[in-house]
Amino acid sequence: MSAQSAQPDGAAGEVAAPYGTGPATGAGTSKPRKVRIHHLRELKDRGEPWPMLTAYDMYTAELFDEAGIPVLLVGDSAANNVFGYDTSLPVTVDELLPLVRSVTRAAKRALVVADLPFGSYQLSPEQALATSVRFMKEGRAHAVKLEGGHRFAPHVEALTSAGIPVMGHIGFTPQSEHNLGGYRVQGRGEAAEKLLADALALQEAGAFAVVMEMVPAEAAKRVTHELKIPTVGIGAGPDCDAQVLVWQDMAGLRRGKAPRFVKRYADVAGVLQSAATAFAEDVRRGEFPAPEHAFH
Ligand SMILES: Nc1nc(=O)c2c([nH]1)NC[C@@H]1CN(c3ccc(C(=O)N[C@@H](CCC(=O)O)C(=O)O)cc3)CN21
Ligand SMILES: CC(C)C(=O)C(=O)O
Ligand SMILES: [Mg+2]
Repeated sequence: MSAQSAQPDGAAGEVAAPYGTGPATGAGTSKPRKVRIHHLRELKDRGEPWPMLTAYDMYTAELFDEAGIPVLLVGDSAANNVFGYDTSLPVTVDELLPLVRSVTRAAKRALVVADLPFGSYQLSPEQALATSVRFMKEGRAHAVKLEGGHRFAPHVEALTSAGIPVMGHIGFTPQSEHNLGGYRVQGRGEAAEKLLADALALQEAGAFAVVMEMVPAEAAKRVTHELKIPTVGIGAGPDCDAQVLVWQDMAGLRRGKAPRFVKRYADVAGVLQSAATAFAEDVRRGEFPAPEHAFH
């Protein structure tokens, strides 16, 4: 994954083309080439793994976009990582919509996926469509994501028929944590067959990709092999077509014990903590503001 990380801007000011789908936007124009769902399928066919990160605001969206992350997910995990709820269940469409809007405003190339929150799509395909239309229209999302397997095939079909690209999500689905008995690996043993059947049903219904969360690497490998559409793993081993992490886990903003599937690439918590501490000390010592920070 790291081997193919893209440099956003070449010396010529041209946007690099990490998705390898023909020439980048011609020299002379600075309009970035947008990631499309067929690019992701092409990466799968070429065996090139691609990264996905969550983003919930403008600055992170801009930075991750420039870092060459082709897909940004405005996760319902904003519940935990923005709003401070203890599970992802309480977050609402009205809370998530402004986050989606700020991410789509800031990302120039990335495909932005809006995660449908608990209760906003399960009732019926009609409800799923009404909610997704809000994320597309008001949030300017490019796609939506929902949790669940074959039982949600009608929902996925309703959305794709309406022109809305859908990403599925199977394995451990946090919105069902009370039903699944907590944060537990799914798809062990017999359940591997159900995982595959769910993935195939989502593909058949028109999903353009499927997230697999906390499933055995062997099961994820098999599903990835059987599907034509890309699989996106989180705690699903190295053989998925793509890998996703929550950005505060990836960058070390969230403290405390991280799930096993997390790799921490920075200590953002430490950086912010020491910046705030240094600022506080400066103010208390009367060293900020200095003459150059004041107007006369
Ligand atoms: N910051 C953050 N990262 C996530 O990956 C994430 C969220 N929030 N919020 C929504 C869901 C919840 N997820 C979670 C949360 C916790 C574990 C966890 O504690 N896993 C442990 C126990 C696994 C086990 O017992 O089998 C682990 O070590 O992986 C896993 C997934 C994934 N999502
Ligand atoms: C972890 C990813 C896949 C997610 O659904 C979220 O962040 O809400
Ligand atoms: Mg989610």
